[in-house]
Amino acid sequence: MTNTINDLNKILDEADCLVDEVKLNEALDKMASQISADLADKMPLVLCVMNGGLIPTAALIERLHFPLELDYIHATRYGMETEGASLNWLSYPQTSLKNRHILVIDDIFDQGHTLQAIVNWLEQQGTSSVYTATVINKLHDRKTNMTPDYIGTEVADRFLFGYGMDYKGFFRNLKGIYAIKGS
Ligand SMILES: O=P(O)(O)OC[C@H]1O[C@H](OP(=O)(O)OP(=O)(O)O)[C@H](O)[C@@H]1O
Ligand SMILES: Nc1nc2[nH]cnc2c(=O)[nH]1
Repeated sequence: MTNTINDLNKILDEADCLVDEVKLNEALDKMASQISADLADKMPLVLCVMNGGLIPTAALIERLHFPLELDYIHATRYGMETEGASLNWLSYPQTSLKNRHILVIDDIFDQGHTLQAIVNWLEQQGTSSVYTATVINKLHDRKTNMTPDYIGTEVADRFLFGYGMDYKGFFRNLKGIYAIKGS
């Protein structure tokens, strides 16, 4: 069903803001200093996981004051749905990955299948090391067997949107993290 602007405005009006812009910026500053401590001398290749990783990647790399390269990977589980199935690989990085230190940035670590599959693939490409960063870790016990190296903040097990995450394709541009009413 197509959403009207009124439907979308109602979703946002009724949503709970779980992490505001101030708290997000604090979390991003902390992540950036941890990443800098580990990667400042490694000329890393930063890989943005599209689409959700777009805003977190921009926010993090502007806080990293050392030489890095930027590329992206597009792998998606959820499409326009709110429940995920298998991973679709839509685009691979064009930069050579061999002997590179990689930093993968995404918006959310939910069950972890997306990041786990990306890390598994990167490790088969002759990379020197693979680090992972997500702004949000959703709290529940349905995780894969990995944890991101850098996590911004932990959030309750609800359907989230904002700061890269979408509700039916919308709201990725919001400067906070919101949860849908009743989720
Ligand atoms: O930890 P998981 O349970 O695997 O979920 C996390 C993934 O889900 C979202 O992507 P989605 O597939 O919805 O695509 P999008 O980035 O285009 O929104 C999000 O950006 C992560 O990549
Ligand atoms: N928009 C959105 N995408 C997700 N991908 C995995 N979990 C979520 C979520 O809570 N919200």
